[in-house]
Amino acid sequence: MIMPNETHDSIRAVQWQGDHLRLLDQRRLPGEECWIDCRDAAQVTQAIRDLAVRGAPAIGIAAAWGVAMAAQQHVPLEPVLASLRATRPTAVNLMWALDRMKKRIAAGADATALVREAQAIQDEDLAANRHMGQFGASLITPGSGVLTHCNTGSLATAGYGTALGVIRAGVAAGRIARVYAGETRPWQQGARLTMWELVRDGISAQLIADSAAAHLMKSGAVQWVIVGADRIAANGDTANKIGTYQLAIAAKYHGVKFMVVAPSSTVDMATGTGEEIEIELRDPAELLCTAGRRTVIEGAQAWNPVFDVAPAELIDAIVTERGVIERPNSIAMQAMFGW
Ligand SMILES: CSC[C@@H](O)[C@H](O)C(=O)COP(=O)(O)O
Repeated sequence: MIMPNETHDSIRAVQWQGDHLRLLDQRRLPGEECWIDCRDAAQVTQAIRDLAVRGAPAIGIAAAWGVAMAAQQHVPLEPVLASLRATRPTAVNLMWALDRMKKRIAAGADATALVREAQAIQDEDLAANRHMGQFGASLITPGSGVLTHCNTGSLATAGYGTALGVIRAGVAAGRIARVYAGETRPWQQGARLTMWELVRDGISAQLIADSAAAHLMKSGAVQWVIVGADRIAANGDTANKIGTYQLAIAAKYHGVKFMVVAPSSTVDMATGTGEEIEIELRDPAELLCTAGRRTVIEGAQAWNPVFDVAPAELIDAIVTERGVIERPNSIAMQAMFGW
């Protein structure tokens, strides 16, 4: 049985400093722990676009702080909202947080009130993660092995994490006996960030190449695949980091259960199905280069979609802070998230 040490969840990658935003630069991990001080909304916008801060809830929180900072600096807010919104298209937490700030602005909120709103968005995310940890862990039979994908921990959220929060809670409760993390090509959030968080927590885990996942499932070592989400459509279809779809297919084939863990800010009831979710395409250089060095022959091209959609029929459970939806579909989603 793996035993965690006492240092769970000590990372806070998005930190408001009263007049500016401090971000742990995730591009430099695990080699270096560097902090970026964003002193205006344009710097926050750039940090989101360039993946210095990443993960669906974390980018929503950072964007909210960008708006609050602009208000403190008496900057016109409409262009700030628009440029933050245009940074990344798939994770709906970004639009959700900006819409929440916009509503407060429309209601006449001043800079102090907008700072309070951004703080509330951050605090609520942390609280949601702790609830999801308990809900998700309760689904796991003691002695199970789990496989996760991408990074969904403290770095990607206000703290504790979504899928990684369930793993933290499941390990602490003695339910999880084995943890595996896929490396998550091309950016390697699993290898560089998830393993960093797990090692810091003293949770023993094994990294696998993304291409080893089906073989791992066949071995019987994992009973659950546990992932986060960037957008959950009204029928339960879930957009998440590229590679999630093939994990869901392989899990179904091998009788391994598939859990999606995300706060309700990731649920987009205005988007009917996964077909309507815009998938972010990023620079082919992320595939053609490794650590800034070209590793593929000059002249070669690449296609680099960074999210995909796992259809609801391949998902056994969607866990949010409101509770668990087993075998998600439109009716169950409407009952929990309809308005
Ligand atoms: C906790 S956010 C959901 C994650 O699984 C996820 O896909 C993610 O970290 C987002 O990817 P990224 O492109 O690094 O911002």
